[in-house]
Amino acid sequence: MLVGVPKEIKNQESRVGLTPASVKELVLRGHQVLVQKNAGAAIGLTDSMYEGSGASIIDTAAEIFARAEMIVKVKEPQPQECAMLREGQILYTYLHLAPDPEQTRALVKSGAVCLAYETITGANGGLPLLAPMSEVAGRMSIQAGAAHLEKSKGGMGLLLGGVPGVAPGHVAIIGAGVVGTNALQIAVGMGARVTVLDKSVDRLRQLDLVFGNRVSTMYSNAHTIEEAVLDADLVIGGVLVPGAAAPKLVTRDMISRMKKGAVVVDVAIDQGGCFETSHATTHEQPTFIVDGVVHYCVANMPGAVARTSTFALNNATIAHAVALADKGWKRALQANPHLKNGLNVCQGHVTYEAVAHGLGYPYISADSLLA
Ligand SMILES: NC(=O)C1=CN([C@@H]2O[C@H](COP(=O)(O)OP(=O)(O)OC[C@H]3O[C@@H](n4cnc5c(N)ncnc54)[C@H](O)[C@@H]3O)[C@@H](O)[C@H]2O)C=CC1
Ligand SMILES: CC(=O)C(=O)O
Ligand SMILES: [Mg+2]
Repeated sequence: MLVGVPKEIKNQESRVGLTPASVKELVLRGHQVLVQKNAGAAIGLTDSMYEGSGASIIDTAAEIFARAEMIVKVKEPQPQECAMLREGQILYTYLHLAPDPEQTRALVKSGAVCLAYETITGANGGLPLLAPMSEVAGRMSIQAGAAHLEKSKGGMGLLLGGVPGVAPGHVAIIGAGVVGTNALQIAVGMGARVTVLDKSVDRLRQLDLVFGNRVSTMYSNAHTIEEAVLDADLVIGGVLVPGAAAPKLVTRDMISRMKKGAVVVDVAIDQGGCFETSHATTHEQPTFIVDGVVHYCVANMPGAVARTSTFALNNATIAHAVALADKGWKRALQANPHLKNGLNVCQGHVTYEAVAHGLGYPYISADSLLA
């Protein structure tokens, strides 16, 4: 198969869809890979490294989109990229369609076969192609939160871990999945007081076993969320209902009653966000203030540590990329129900139920297109 890797064009996004090592995996199996000039240069993955792995370097994204049978990316295609997709072409990347009607419309119109990393499931449960970036974003969320508690960044002027004789800050983490657990690890490591909330008591039970009395676990409902948020100096939003828009768990009213100079980090912003006051921001301008509360809502947090993130992402994406290239999309999806769960839009149809229902499209099952 002819596989194409364009350079990412989202704001401050230096990750790249395939590393030179991943290119080599495909080339060794007889596939051809086109990589856009300087696609990995910002993170030290030079064109000559890609050539050494057997890729051809191509000047423009337009040529890659025109020639490749499968496009491998990181972030959701931007409008000019959607316009270059064509009927039957495979797009393998993060999509986050539920909060994004414009992108969904463009992908439906393209006729392309669009697989979303974030809805591909794993044999042992979970979302293994989302997990590595959730690990990165969860860890970063505490770094970002701690930095924005500083006075110069709009925060209340609080050192998260405190010092001897002065109490540490209180971090409330909503959602105890991959983001939440990684945030928890760093917050505990920094010496903060931590409360974690989830709807899954099993998940809270596991965390209680690991972290013991270094964290407080709470069953998540409107009452406990309000209690935790109003007492917190830093709130991390890390909830997910797979494929669907995030539930708005923290209301505008709660935000207005939080401590002035507190910080919220809405990691779930790529699915629309779980704070009513959130809107997506960029690494260039990561925050805004509502009612004295600093909001950090960057939708591609791992892009800031693009080198670590690219390698971590490739570890999770390469096996399915190889299967898609070896077998073509129909046979690859027929052979693997977990990969099939990644199909969000296909040949003009919305094939992911939560996206179809959320955005008002008829839902067409992947199976009906694979028959
Ligand atoms: N902004 C960014 O750069 C990034 C954003 N993300 C996003 O972070 C979000 C979380 O991802 P993961 O941790 O991997 O998901 P996950 O599936 O591992 O965890 C989500 C957790 O939310 C819990 N949850 C669902 N509804 C809840 C409620 N009402 N109250 C409390 N908890 C609830 C679930 O029980 C689950 O434990 C996703 O939207 C993901 O796309 C991930 C990576 C980067
Ligand atoms: C998951 C995601 O949105 C990201 O890595 O940017
Ligand atoms: Mg988007």
